[in-house]
Parts: sequence; C-alpha cells; structure tokens
Amino acid sequence: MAKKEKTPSQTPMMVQYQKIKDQYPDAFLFYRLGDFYEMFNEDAIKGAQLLELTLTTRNHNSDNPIPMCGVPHHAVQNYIDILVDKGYKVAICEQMEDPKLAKGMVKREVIQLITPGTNTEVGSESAKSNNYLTALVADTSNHKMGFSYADIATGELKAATLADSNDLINEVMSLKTKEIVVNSTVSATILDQLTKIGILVSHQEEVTVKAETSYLMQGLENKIQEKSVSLLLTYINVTQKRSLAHLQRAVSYEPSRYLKLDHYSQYNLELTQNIRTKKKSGTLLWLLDETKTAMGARLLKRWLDRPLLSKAAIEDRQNKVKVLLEYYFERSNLQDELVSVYDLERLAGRVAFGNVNGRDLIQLKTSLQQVPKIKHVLDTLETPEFDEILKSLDPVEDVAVAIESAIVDEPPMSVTDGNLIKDNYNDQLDQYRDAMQNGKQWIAELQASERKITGINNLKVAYNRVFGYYIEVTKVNLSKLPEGRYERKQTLTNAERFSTPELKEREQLILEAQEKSAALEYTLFTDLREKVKLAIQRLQKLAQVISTLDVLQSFAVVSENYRLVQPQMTQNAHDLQIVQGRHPVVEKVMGRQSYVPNDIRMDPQTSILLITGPNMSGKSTYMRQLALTVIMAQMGCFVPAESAKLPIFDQIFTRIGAADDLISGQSTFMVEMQEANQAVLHATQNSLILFDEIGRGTATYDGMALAQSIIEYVHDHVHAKTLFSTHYHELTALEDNLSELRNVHVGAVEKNGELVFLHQVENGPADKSYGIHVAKLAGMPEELLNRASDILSRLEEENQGKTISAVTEPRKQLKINEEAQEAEKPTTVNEDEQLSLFSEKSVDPKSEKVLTDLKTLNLMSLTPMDVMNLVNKWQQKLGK
Ligand SMILES: Nc1ncnc2c1ncn2[C@@H]1O[C@H](COP(=O)(O)OP(=O)(O)OP(=O)(O)O)[C@@H](O)[C@H]1O
Repeated sequence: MAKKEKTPSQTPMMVQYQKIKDQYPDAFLFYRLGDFYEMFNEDAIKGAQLLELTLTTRNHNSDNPIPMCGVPHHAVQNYIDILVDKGYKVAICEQMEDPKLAKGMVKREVIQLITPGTNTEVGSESAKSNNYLTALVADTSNHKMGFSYADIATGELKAATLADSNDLINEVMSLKTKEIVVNSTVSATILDQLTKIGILVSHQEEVTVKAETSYLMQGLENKIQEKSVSLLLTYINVTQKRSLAHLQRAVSYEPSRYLKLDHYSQYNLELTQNIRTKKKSGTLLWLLDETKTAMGARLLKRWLDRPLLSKAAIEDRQNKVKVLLEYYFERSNLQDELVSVYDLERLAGRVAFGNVNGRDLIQLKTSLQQVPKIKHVLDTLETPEFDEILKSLDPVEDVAVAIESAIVDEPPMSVTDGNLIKDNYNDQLDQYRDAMQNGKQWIAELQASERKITGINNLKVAYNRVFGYYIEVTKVNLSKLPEGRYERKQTLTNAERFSTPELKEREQLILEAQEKSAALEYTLFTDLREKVKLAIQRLQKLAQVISTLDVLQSFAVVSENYRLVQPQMTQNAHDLQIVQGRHPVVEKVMGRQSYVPNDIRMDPQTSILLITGPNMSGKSTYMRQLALTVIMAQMGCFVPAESAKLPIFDQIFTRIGAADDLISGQSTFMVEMQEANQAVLHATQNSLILFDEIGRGTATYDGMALAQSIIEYVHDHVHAKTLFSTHYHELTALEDNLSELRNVHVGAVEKNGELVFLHQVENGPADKSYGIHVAKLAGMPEELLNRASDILSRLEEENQGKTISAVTEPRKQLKINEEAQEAEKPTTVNEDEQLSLFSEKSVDPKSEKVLTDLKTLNLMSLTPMDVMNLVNKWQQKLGK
C-alpha cells in the first residue's frame, strides 16, 4: 500500500515551539506547558534517554506523530543539573501570561539559557568550589590572547593576557572551567585542544556590552583583556537575561605574579584531586581544609591554585596564622562565630538575580549579626596583626536592621503566599491581617452560636480549598434545620454542607484580605530586596574579609593538629634547610608513629640531589614532600617540619608518576620528555625541579643517556634546585664530576633475606638494587624469584668488567661562546673500556653490528630469557 503523503500537522503551538527552538539549535528547549516542561522531536528522543524519561508522542493518531517527553516544573532543577553536568545547554521557555487570561496562543519566551559555565544552582557540596565561565580572544598581530573568567554566582570577574597555548591550558585546567566563550579570532588548533580536554566551546561573534555594565571593564590593563571581558559579558547577558548587578568590576591579574605550577604538577602532586579516586580525600586541600564557611573553602582553593611570590605578603599571612595559633580561645570563639555565617557571596548573587526568598534574607541577617561578634573576638587579640582586617569589617548594619524589622524568623519558601512580613511593619498589612483575624474569629464563634440556634450538637463549621467555609450537618439532623436560611453547597454520603448569607460575606472579606495582604507582602518584600541590592558591593567586600579570616583560622587549626612550624622565608635562592620534614598527607594517612621524618638540605654548593634507593623506599614521597612544603609556605601556611628555612620559588616543575596526556593523547614517554623540556627551557635558578625516574620509559641505555644529559644540562645551565630520583645507580658517579650535585639515598636493610625499608634519607649513593626483593614483597612465586636471582648472578658474571656506567668524559658545552673552545677537546671513551653508548671510537664491522643491535634494542620489550639468547648470539658473533 502506498504510504500516505505526510501532511505537516503544524498546530499553532508547534509553530510557536519551532520558532523558538530555531533560535536555540544547540540547546535542549524546555517548553512550559501547564505544570510541565516538555521537549519535542530530537530533544525529546535524546532527552528521554539522558534523563531516563518515558518517550511519548503528541498527535499520535496523525501521520506525523511528534516525539515528546516532559518533566514536572517543581522538579525541573534536578533535570537541568543532569544535562548541564553532562555538558549540554538548556533553554528555559516560560509562559509569559496566565493561560486563563490569554487570548489565543499563550505568549512564551526563553527566560534563561543555562549552560555548564553559567549554572548557578548547584548543590551544597559544589558550593565549596567556584563555577567559572571563561572567555578567550586572540590577537594575531602580537600573538597575545585575552583571557577572562567570571563566577556568575559570586560575581568574581578577572582578566589576563596570555602568551601561548601552554599558559591557556594551565589557566583553564587550574580554574576547572567547564565552558569557554570564543569568537572567530581563536585558531582551530586551540579550539581543538580545548575540546579535547572536555571543555564546552561556545561561539559568540557579536559583542554588545550594555551601557550599564561597561563600567565593569574600567581599569583593565589593555585592549585585548577588554575584548575578552566584553565577549564574556555579552555571552552572560545573552544567556542570563537577568540582573547581574553583583558582577564585580573586572580585575587584571598576572599569572606570573604567583608561584607557577603547571596542570601536570597540580595533578601529580594531588593538590585538589586524588589521582586514583578523583575525589578530594587524600589531597593537600583535604588536609588544609578546616574552613567553616563555603566562601572560606572556595578562597582556600584559590590560594592553593595561586601561592604567592612576595615575601612580605607570605609573611603577612603566616604572621596572622601564628597569632591565631597562639590565641587558642579566641580562635575557637572565632570559629564558633564563623559557623553561623552563610554564603554571603552567593546570597549577594541571588539578591542581584532577584531570586532570593525570605529564608535567604534570614540567612543574610544571621550572617551580618555575626560580624560585630567577630569584630569583638579580633579586638581581644592583643597584637596588631589583625588591625587592618578589624578596620575593614563592615557589619552592613542597615541591611541587617531592615531585614530584622521586616521578615519573620521562620519565613516560608514562597514569597508570593504571604506570612513572611512581620506584624507592625506596615499599617495597611496590619489592617488586612486584622480583617482576616476578625473574620476567622467570627467564624470560630459561629459554630457555637449555630449549635445553639439549631440544637444540633455535632454541627461543624469548617473550611476546604474548593468550597470555602461551610456548615456541616449530618443527615439524621437535617430535619432540625430551620427553613430558608441555609443554602446547600455540597452533599456527602451522610452529611450536607451549607452556607448562609452572613458566612458568605465573611468569607469574601477574609479571602479578599488574604489575597491583598499576600500581594502587599510581596511588594514589601521586593522593596526590601531592592534596598539590599544597593548594598551588594559592601556585602561582597565583607565576604572577602570573612573568607580570608576563615582560611587563616583553618591554617592555624591545621598547624596545631599536624604540628606545623612557621618557616623562615629567605630571598636567597640557594639556602634551603628543612629539618625533619614530613609529607603531611602520607603522614596523616599512615599515622604519626609510622612516618619517618627526613631532612632536606641544599646549600649554595648544592643545586641537585640525586636520590637512589630501592623501589618503594620512599623516593617520590621525599620529593613530593618538598613540593608540598614549598606550596604550603607560599600560600601563607606553616609547614610540616621541625624547622624550615625556605627560599621563595618562582616555579615548580615536576615529572612524577605516569600522567596520561589529556590534551594530545601522547605516549607516557612523550609526555615525560615534554615535561622535562618545559623544565629545562623555562626553569630559572629560583625554580624547583622534581624529576622522578626520568628516562625509565624507554630502553635502559637510551633512558640513562637522557637522564644523565638532563642532569648535566640543569647543572650547567639552569641551576634550579633539583631533586632527581633514579634507578640508574650508574648515575651516582656523576657526583665526582658535577660540583653542585650530591648523592643521597633512601636506606633499606636486608634482614634474613627480607628487605626492610627504613624510609630514612642518608648521604651518599645506595649500594644495591633491590628489585628482586621488592618482587618478593609483592608476593611473586618462589620459583620465579629463584630464577630471577639466577639470571641476575649470571648476568653480573658475564658482564664483569663491562658494567654500564655513567659517561664521565668532559661534557660538550652548549653555550655558543664556549663552543669554539670546546670543539678543541677530544671526545674519548672511558679509560677502562667501559661499554659506552657515547663513544665514537672506530670498531670492526662485526663489533659494529653487535653495537648497532645493542643500541637499537628495546630492552623493555624483552624477557630475561630473550636477553640471554641475544647475548649468547653476540658472543658467538664476536668469536668468543
Ligand atoms: N618517610 C616515610 N616514612 C614512612 N613511610 C614512608 C615514608 N616514605 C614513604 N613511605 C611509604 O613507602 C611507600 C612507597 O613510597 P614511594 O612511592 O615514595 O617509594 P619510591 O621509592 O618512590 O618507589 P618507586 O621507586 O617504586 O616509585 C609509601 O606509599 C609510604 O607508605
């Protein structure tokens, strides 16, 4: 049978829907229909799947049924959160008039476009971190990029000029932005990188900054930053369509004014996210977070992302921590007061959006009422450190008083149903309330008087929403009712409900008063809200001061709990002395008793510590310990040690752990080399480099050669403080040649054939590789271990006198001015004929073949047996 021609059954509603949907092609359109938000067509099919909703159809009897699914309006936020969390956008389309009063189609409009970067309604746990929307524009003429970000919930707005895509990736990763707004100036390569790391890229070409928001850009450093902020503000306006009076004036910031730490290092050092669980637990943030407010928690995270470089600023924070540490009772009072401070930043945001309710205002009032108490606590400190903070604490008393006089202590959620404004606040409202009260009183008395008149003892006066007030009489008593006065309202199985003209009149009065008073309450509420809006900037300033106090007290608590000490900060990059330092997180997890503290000492004569020791002995822990100590100190916190003298580092470079490359999908070894390259190129003598077993990702010789040359390069050209751990024992010989390199090792002893880790860092190189012992600890079968021991001794025997070792010949200097002089020097092999990769001595063809085989061999892909066979083959070739 021929299929019927499809007749597009476009109802007026679907025409309206389509017209709106066309404006939001990349968003789910939530179309309000009565008590539901409906999705249609493709949105419905995809939405039903993502939100686990039942997919139905509209016009299912027609030839052109329309897929449809919906969510109830009261639960819409959950569904929005799910979609936005998955990286989608949701356009909320509301009915703009009362359907009962509308003539023809109900007018509908999109009132907000919710996107991953603009979602402000997040759960309480996520309120502890910011949700940043970012924007990027490029200037191809000078290869600079303008970058900006805003948190729409708190109003924070910042801008920076970035030099390259590395800077950009570091910024977006450390801000954990979910969405970036760009225009056509941004290159496809960059867009590709951003998409690969899972950031939603939103395009916005046209820029229109409303006159009333242009002041937000005053004071920015340059045009490119202004362009970026303009793009950001345009996008916010386009999507939010609501007041943004709480956005703070944009501030330029300079990423290089803070301790630079690329995102790999942040990731590897587990500053805010546990690598295994992806959670906060087990991270430095987890250890440091004893904040009492969500604002404090967010600020702590920002401080962790951006440790300071200025000695004065670092010491200022540390000195405040010291005071709070010493004044135990005052600190504990301060904490008690902070607990009752709600999220002022977000409350200010909600005031601006116009979606605060009575409960929010009560939270605001409660928070403001804490300020005088906090001031009092600070006042009792007999030291000058907090004078500045004390002075800047503004209790915004006018707002607190206004809320106190207007809003009842326990207001309802709704702001339109009344019962949120106090008595004696407004005369008119009091009159309505009297009318309601009198009416209700009259009705309460009615039951008694009606019973008396009729003689019916179980006569009842009551109220329901559909029928209003009524007099109820059971059927058996109906005959007792006098004729004429009672009008029947409703019949039940064993009773009848009536009204009387007086009751109707009273009811009318009560309902009218109720309606009018609710409307008046709403007006009074919005007036109050506007008044609070005028204080937004003061509230934001207050929020800043309180969150700073919160982070400082958190540092004091942590310092007390984990026995941290105030480090002595020096400008001298060459003096680093940590006595009995600890890795605070490992110590917390394993318990204080089991952790072995260690010194880290680097004087002007030592820029590199080469760390050897068996697997699992604690090499990486030792390195991470130093990084965390430096970060904690430069955040303004105390550090885990008996005492510490620390230089101020400008950057930390790490190569620890096997990070996957999120951006380009490169191999682990490639990432390792790229990270090492970053350090080699960009580190200064004020930087800290931590290299954990560099080179282990490739064949042994290859890896060792690279490791050695990296060490030499850093030693000769970079002079950054460097910790380098390695399994290549041969590299310990470098100490003889590199004046600034010192060997240390993590001790382990053999007891009855078992390996016992001491976790103690000692001077000098480790003397033995303990690989097989570690394999034993890992529980490998006895037979396998015995075989490994056999192979090891055979290999040692066969290679006697031919051990691989570090090449200790003079290094070719890479500096241009030294090149000529260096060219004179002969490249020699080691005197004792060590098997060296780097020798260029001429050899006979047979040996050359063996050498080539050896050079190109990928040791990591071979089993010990393969190696035995190969060595055997080579020996035959060489005529042994
Ligand atoms: N100072 C210490 N005191 C007590 N235990 C420690 C200490 N340092 C490390 N450990 C323990 O030893 C374990 C291994 O440490 P770590 O990973 O630093 O060893 P490693 O030498 O780097 O090992 P690998 O060479 O296999 O990477 C840690 O998980 C911790 O439990």
